[in-house]
Amino acid sequence: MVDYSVHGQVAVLEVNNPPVNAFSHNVRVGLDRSIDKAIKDTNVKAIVICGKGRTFPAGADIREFDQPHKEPSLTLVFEKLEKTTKPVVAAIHGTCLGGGLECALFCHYRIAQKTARVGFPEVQIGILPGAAGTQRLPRLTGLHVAMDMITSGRHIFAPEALKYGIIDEMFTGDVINAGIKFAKSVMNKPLEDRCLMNKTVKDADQADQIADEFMSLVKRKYKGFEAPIDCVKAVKASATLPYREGLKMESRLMQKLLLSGQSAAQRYAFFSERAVSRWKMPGGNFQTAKPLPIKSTAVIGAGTMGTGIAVCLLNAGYQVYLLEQNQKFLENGVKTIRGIIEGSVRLGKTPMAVAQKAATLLKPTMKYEDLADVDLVIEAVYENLSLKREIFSKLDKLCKPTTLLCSNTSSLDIDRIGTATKRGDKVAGMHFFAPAYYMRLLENIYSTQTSPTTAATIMDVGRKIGKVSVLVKSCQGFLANRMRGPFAVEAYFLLEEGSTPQEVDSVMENLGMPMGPFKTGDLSGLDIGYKIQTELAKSKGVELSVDSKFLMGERISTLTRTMYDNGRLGRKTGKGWYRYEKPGGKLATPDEEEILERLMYSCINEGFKILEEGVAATPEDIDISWIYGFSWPKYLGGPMYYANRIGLDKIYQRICYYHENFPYSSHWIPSRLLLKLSENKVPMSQWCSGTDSKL
Ligand SMILES: CCCCCCCC/C=C\C/C=C/C(=O)SCCNC(=O)CCNC(=O)[C@H](O)C(C)(C)COP(=O)(O)OP(=O)(O)OC[C@H]1O[C@@H](n2cnc3c(N)ncnc32)[C@H](O)[C@@H]1OP(=O)(O)O
Repeated sequence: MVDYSVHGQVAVLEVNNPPVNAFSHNVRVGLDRSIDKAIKDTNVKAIVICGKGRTFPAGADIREFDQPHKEPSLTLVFEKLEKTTKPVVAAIHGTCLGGGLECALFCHYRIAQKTARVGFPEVQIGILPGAAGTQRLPRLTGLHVAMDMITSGRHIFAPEALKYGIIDEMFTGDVINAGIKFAKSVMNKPLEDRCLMNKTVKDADQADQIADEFMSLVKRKYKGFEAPIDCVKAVKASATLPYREGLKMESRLMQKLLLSGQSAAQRYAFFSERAVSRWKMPGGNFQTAKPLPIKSTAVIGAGTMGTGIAVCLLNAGYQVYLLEQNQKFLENGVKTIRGIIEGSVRLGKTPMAVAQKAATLLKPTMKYEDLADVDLVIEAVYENLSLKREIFSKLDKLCKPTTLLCSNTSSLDIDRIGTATKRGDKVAGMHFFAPAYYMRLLENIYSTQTSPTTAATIMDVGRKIGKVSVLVKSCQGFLANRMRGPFAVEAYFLLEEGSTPQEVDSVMENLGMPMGPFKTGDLSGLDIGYKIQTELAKSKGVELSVDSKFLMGERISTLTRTMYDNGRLGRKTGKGWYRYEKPGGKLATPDEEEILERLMYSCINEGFKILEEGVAATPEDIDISWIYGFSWPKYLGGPMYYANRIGLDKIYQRICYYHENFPYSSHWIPSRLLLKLSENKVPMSQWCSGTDSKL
């Protein structure tokens, strides 16, 4: 777990625990023994700590947080480093994160490869840097930088770390050689001044002011999350309390956070995000299918979605043909793309070099023939099946035989789009969420004809453009919108029964969603729901009228049509739900519990049906889709995780209750899978893909 070698007078301790050299129990034991050995060896005059393979240790082993803690603790091991009279050098490459950075902060010196990243991402899994990180980083950087890094969890590259004094030097080339060379250069220098516990925090006199500033920032920016608040408290203690007292405070807050439900949910989300990349579908999976190489791409449609998708592809270095049918739309699209990329450069989110390259990769065109040789086409025109089939048929005839043809449709059947071509195996859905350049979720959809190679390729493209991708089977609405359907419909019904948009929104916002369904509707545009409803009716051969309350025996809301007819389309027309006059309802206003249950339990029920039908392979696919597609708060772990927390039997009973009361809404027909799991009291660890997180 720790490889020990001596090079002249320098002992090298190389942590060897692939893939990320996490400090699991065995590593702590190994490091502890290696430190003792190096200290005892009178020939050794200096010590280098580094990581084998791709990285310096990337932190404590998160999987161990659910198990009883085993000694030695990280702090106990690290303290030996600071106490020794031999200089200790952390030679950093890859990602030096969390407990890894804490280890480096106990060393007397830190050097890093130029491309290395350092950071304290603990806040993202609902805890804080609990091996003295909150007390030691401020002693190096001052409170302001430490507060920023610890409350945001952001990683910084070596040049920025050098600027803040977190590292002493940057190097290029081999880690061990650089570590030994540096260790030799500091071999006989005094060490007192290199021990962080002896230092004071330079801006300690501004502790109150800085802590207040960050407290109000984190309360606003990370509303509902507990860890950022405790991070501020712990970092402030580095300036207001003696070192040992600060450590005690850090430890108390850490224990509290570790035991909180939020941290367990955030750790579940961490592993789920990785689990969804291990996709499977009939005939193949992430291990058996290999992605095809994709270099050039095309996006059809330069509207909001098309331009957003083009930005994602351009930023990742793909050539993009942007196709529109008329010159004005095309010019507007190009202007929008430039605007988004320039804005991102101004905010420091996109490096100038990437933006400059993107400009050369964009090829606006009005000719379909220009798309003949591209490797991947993503169609992003409006939701109309005949139009999409027409486009796919045209593309099929003119594109080279290997070109993959994908649709950004949010609801239309991929099988019916695929049958417009003679290459159904190369047709799939790539459903982006608005704004496409910002939202992290990419919902990839396979039809009955899509090949595993096509699925592997679009999952790979998703990864390369920085999305969290899930793979699901085609069905009405796919995973995300199908599950969101009952949520939206119930919200409308609640209004018809006397609730206000503000009441419904505030219940969901209190749960932790950044916006309730009506504010979200105003943002996305209320015409979308109307068009989906009309298309659905059309596909069933039904003409809806202004007061249609049923579609094929299923209750529908008249409000969708009312809003549309009145031009209340949301933010884009300046009026939507938030300038809507409350219709005079006769029913009593439902209480908050009913709002929450009707919105959440209806879509949780749909989630179980999605699992039952194999549309999504695992609950993690569903939870990750909600986290990254609908900004579901990570600290609740996703709706399926949330359901498990509440208890499947309670959820099942309430679903039965609503089914009895609302027999015309098929989304209340209880899922058979939910019944089976709740009846048999099956723990979630047995119906998820198997994160080790406590479930
Ligand atoms: C009462 C109990 C008392 C307990 C006392 C505990 C005291 C704790 C003391 C100290 C606090 C210190 C806390 C920490 O250090 S928390 C961990 C901080 N570090 C992180 O959060 C880093 C998380 N990892 C990442 O961000 C990335 O993995 C990466 C940037 C390091 C590498 O990214 P990439 O190359 O994209 O690889 P993957 O993300 O796919 O990861 C590969 C593989 O490795 C698993 N993994 C990654 N990090 C960890 C980890 N820290 N612990 C365990 N496993 C980790 C990851 O899950 C992947 O595996 P897979 O899920 O099987 O695919």
